[in-house]
Amino acid sequence: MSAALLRLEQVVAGWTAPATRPLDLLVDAGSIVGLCGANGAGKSTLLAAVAGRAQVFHGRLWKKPKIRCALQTQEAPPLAGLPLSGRELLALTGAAADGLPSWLADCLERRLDRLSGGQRHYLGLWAILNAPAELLLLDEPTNNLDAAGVAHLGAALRRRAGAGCGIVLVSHDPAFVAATCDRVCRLEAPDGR
Ligand SMILES: Nc1ncnc2c1ncn2[C@@H]1O[C@H](COP(=O)(O)OP(=O)(O)OP(=O)(O)O)[C@@H](O)[C@H]1O
Repeated sequence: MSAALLRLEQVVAGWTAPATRPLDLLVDAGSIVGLCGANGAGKSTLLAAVAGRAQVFHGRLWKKPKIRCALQTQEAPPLAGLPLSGRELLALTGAAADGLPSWLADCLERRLDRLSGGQRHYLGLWAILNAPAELLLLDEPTNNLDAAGVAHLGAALRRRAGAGCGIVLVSHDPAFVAATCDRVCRLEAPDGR
C-alpha cells in the first residue's frame, strides 16, 4: 500500500496575492513527481508554499504530520567572501558526503566561493538531497550540471526514493524528467500557456 506524504487539492499559491492556477498533486513515499510548466507559471512558488515559505490562498495542502521537508531553490546562497568549505556546508544540513562523485569529493575541503558554478551547485544540491528529510523539493536541480552530473543526480534521486523519500522536482529538461520521474504534473500558467 502506498503512503501519502503530500496532497494538494486545487491549491492556489502566491506570495502576497494568488499567483498560480489551481493544482492537484499527490506524492507518495518512494515516488518522484515532476512538476513542469511555462516560465512564470508558479512552480517555484508552489514548492515554496509546500515548504511553508509562500502562502496558500485557496484549496487544501496536506502534509504527513511531522514530515521533514528539504527545499532546494534557484537562488544562489550569498557565499562570496565567506570561508565556508563544502564539507562544512554538508555538516550544516546533516548530509553525509558518502556517494559524492569523485570529481566533487576532491572539492570538499575547498572554499565554496572558489569552486566552479557547477561544482558549487552540485554540492549545494547534495546538501539538500541528503539532508535528513522525507520530502525533497527540488527546483531546477540539473541547472549548471554537465552530462555526468545529470546522470549521477538521476541515480542519487532514485536511491533516495528507494529509501522511502517522496520527491517533487521542477524542471525544464524534458529528457531528465522522462528518465527520472514516475509521474509528471503540468502547472498551467495564469495566462493559459
Ligand atoms: N519572492 C517573491 N515575491 C513576490 N512574487 C514573486 C516572488 N517570487 C516569484 N514571484 C512571482 O510569482 C510568479 C510565479 O513565479 P515562479 O518563480 O513561481 O514561477 P516558475 O514557474 O517557477 O518560473 P520559472 O520557470 O521561470 O522559474 C511570477 O509572476 C513571479 O514574478
